[in-house]
Amino acid sequence: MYDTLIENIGQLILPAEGPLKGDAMKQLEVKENMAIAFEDGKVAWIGPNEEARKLKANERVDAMEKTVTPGLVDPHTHLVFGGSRENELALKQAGVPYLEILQQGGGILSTVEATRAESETHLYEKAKQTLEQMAAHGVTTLEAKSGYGLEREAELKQLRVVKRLNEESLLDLVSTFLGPHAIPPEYKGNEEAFLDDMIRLLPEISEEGLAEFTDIFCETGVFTIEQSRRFMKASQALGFQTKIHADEIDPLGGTELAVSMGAASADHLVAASDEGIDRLAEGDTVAVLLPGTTFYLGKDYYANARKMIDSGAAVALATDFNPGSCVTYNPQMIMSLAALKMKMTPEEIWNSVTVNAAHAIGRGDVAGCLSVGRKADVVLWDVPNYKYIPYHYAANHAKAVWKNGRKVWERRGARVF
Ligand SMILES: O=C(O)CC1=NCN=C1
Ligand SMILES: [Zn+2]
Repeated sequence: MYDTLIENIGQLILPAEGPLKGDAMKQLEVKENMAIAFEDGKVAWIGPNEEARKLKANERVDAMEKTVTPGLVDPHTHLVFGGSRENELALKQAGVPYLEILQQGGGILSTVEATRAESETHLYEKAKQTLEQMAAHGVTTLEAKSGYGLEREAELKQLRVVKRLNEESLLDLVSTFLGPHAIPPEYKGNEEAFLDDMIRLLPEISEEGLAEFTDIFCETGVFTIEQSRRFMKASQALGFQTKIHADEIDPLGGTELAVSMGAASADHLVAASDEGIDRLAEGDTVAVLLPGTTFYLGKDYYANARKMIDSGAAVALATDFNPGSCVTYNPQMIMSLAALKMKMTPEEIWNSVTVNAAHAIGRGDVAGCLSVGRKADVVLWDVPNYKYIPYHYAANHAKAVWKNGRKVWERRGARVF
């Protein structure tokens, strides 16, 4: 007797084990007229729909010929923060560059002020509501960064919120320490001393189990290549895996640095050089692309996903959900931007929001794929096929979402008739 049986599935999407690089990203197993069963939180059976009729289950779900996929993985979010930055929209509309807003003490630094002032409980309650929205959009595993504290207590506060959310919610969260996210006003002109202070936090963060990854914003006016290298080396020496916000706005060469350091991922890469893209193909660093940020900042040049995939890199997609440069937690919108602005195919897109996204946060063995024995992290979409979501943008197509076999979201129809 299975716990749950989803039958009459029009298309069941089964990404291959990854990480998928280059041409392998073009492959996507799509099985028609299928069924899938869960037991004790795991996938227990996958088979043709006509065989499902003979099976017994406590809960039978009629997929009504719609599409079923693995739960989405969001490998790059700034989930925990205080305040909001809608007041910056007018500056952006007036064409004030992102880095200029930051230099003026706004941007990240205004979120830092709000986050330092917010209690851990309020940060938790706010992030909890966001988590519920993410699940409602099909996300079952996600990464969550600190980076709005820029000093010991506030950084630990954010990381403790992520740890508590991971322990208390049904979703799986992966924690990243992004202490070097910006230079706080009190360290202006004294970046090296600030970086020393952030490095000094690493042993405590490791001992308290507050993060698996570290991350640094390698960008003009923030941290240089050499400072990023120093921080990544110190992180790896203490057993952290590393990530880097690289080549988001200026081509500093963060992509090349990420590959040379064996980083788990290099994120943004809008300004990645041809050399950097070639290096991605050689290494295991996953290129995490964030087209929502490019869209939101009003840029007309997106990361060159086509060249990255065609050169043999492993590409993943993420929302970059944050209060200033990408205020969305809807990965489905990111899938549409990947299609419309980066010319990624539906097969590449689905691999980028499942298996490759899972590998970018060290969860390739437990998230992003569906097979017997794996977690029953599953989404039933109200769409006829896997190509439909990138095509129909800005909506939420999730009809039901299961995490470890437990239903965490079910869309109730509107009452307009
Ligand atoms: O602006 C923010 O709050 C998030 C961000 N960090 C680096 N790029 C964007
Ligand atoms: Zn980011």
